[in-house]
Amino acid sequence: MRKPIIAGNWKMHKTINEALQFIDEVKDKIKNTDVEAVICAPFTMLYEMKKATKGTNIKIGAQNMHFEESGAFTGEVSALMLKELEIDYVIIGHSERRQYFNETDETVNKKVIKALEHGIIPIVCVGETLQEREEDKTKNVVKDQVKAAFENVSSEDAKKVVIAYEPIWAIGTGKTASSKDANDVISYIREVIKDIYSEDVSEEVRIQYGGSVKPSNVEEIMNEEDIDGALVGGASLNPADYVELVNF
Ligand SMILES: O=C(CO)COP(=O)(O)O
Repeated sequence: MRKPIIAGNWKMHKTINEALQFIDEVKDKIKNTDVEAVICAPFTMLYEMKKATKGTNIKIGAQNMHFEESGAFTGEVSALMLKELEIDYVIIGHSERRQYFNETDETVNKKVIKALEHGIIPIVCVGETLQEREEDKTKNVVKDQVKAAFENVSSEDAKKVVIAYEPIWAIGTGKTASSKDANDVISYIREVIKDIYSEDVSEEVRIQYGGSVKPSNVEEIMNEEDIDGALVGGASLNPADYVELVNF
């Protein structure tokens, strides 16, 4: 059985004080959930958030990292630095990073390998643009992204990876893929993984849906057979909504 995983992606929002207040507000309200509850926050607040979530069931993730161990990469943060903070997850290849920060399938793959090397679970984002969807290219696009992400990743490591299928046209737009459409693409992603490894691996990899997930649609999405979780932007910033999402 794959454990459901609901992760907030705070993007470039909140100060340390706001983050600590958020944790204070949600921690007791989600303590009985069977869902893995994650918050992926900006680098500056990770240390304080790790301290504040000690003894709770909230896991903390970063939103990016560099693929090199260390070096002359001004402004970057390494996997080792995240590991030092005991960070559990790291989002890799979010579409905003692919669009604005030159993230490519190749850098995504290098980051996935480096994160796994340090015991941090990558949440790998894939998804098509509106144009690609309209041209019926969705499956080809996600297939290429998934295959590239898993290149040179052992089957043992592959089982730990989380994939987030986030159609770009559904991010922050209020538009969601229908839960059936999302499940269709996600079950296809599982087939792609099965092709790379064996059935065994594809049955263990957790695959989330992302794109305008909110308390009112999370249950329908989570009821789909192949969808194991959600990666949530906007709605995860609000403590009451986050609690509802995790307790869907
Ligand atoms: O990009 C997303 C999560 O990574 C989705 O963002 P929204 O939930 O705001 O659409």
